[in-house]
Amino acid sequence: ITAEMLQSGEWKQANFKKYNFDALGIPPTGGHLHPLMKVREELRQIFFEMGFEEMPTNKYVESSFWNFDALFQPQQHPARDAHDTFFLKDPAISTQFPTEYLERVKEVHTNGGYGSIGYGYNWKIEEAQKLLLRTHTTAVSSFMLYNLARKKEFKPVKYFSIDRVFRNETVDATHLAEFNQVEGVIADKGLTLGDLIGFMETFFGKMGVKNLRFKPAYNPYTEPSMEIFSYHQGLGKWVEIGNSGMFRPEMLEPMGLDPEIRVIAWGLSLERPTMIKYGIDNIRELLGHKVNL
Ligand SMILES: COC[C@@H]1[C@H](c2ccc(C#Cc3ccccc3)cc2)[C@@H]2CN(C(=O)Nc3ccc(OC4CC4)cc3)C[C@@H](O)[C@@H](O)CN12
Repeated sequence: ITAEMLQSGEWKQANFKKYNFDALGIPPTGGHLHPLMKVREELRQIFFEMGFEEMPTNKYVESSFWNFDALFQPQQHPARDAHDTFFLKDPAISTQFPTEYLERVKEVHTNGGYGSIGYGYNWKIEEAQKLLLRTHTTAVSSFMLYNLARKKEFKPVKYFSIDRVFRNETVDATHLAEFNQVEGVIADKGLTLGDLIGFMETFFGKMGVKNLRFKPAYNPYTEPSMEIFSYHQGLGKWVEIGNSGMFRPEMLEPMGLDPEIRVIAWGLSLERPTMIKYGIDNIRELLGHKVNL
């Protein structure tokens, strides 16, 4: 039957075969996991088989206190500016913080302590109270380490998280205002930078990423810090695959952790490995259907 037949009325003379109501429909294509979720599952399995416990990251809104101050990130640091961070309007602040711990954080920023000279600026609680969309999952790591310090007996821990973080970035082909951060944290007595390097070899080795190179870097909350690189055969170039370091005493000791306890940590994104693995060159393809305008 055609549109012409309908228009001309010719369809009335035509004879059609009986409609076969038993005909099977076209089988619908099955659903499929989103590439990011596939890579997230792979990474979760790697962490689980290495004895890591998943951190509770189901809270996108954080206070500046846990996202920055607890990490010894100074209040005038550019990353804390509204052009890099999404601050909330309503509610704008939180006022629930552990009082003694907050005082020790204020002290270490202002006057130092634990062998540090601090930053020597006038730390303001109003700055720490500001609510924001977490800029890194390290905000959750700091909360977990604070809780670890309050346990009666210290035992070594291995925590990980894979979840969304938000940065007020200019959006382009490889950057969005949010991404999924992957973070690993290991706390134990006597850990060294060598342990961190060795662990990176094993962890990334399980992702099929070999012969790593480490480059000195800076993070406000880790000293020393290292960017991690690997030579990617496919792309024929060195690819930055993550960042890492040892959390500073100015972050750990105000929490009440014993000075012998060392915490090594590292992070990467979910988007980068997924884009490389699935040959996606525009990050927008990862987020919903491409709108062909
Ligand atoms: C605003 O950008 C941040 C994001 C994201 C990132 C960077 C740092 C951390 C961190 C951390 C950290 C450090 C110390 C202590 C605790 C956490 C987390 C995510 C990736 C981190 N990066 C990144 O994922 N690169 C990457 C990772 C895996 C990979 O696998 C492929 C199969 C071979 C390929 C590439 C490095 C770069 O892509 C970088 O340009 C972009 N980075």
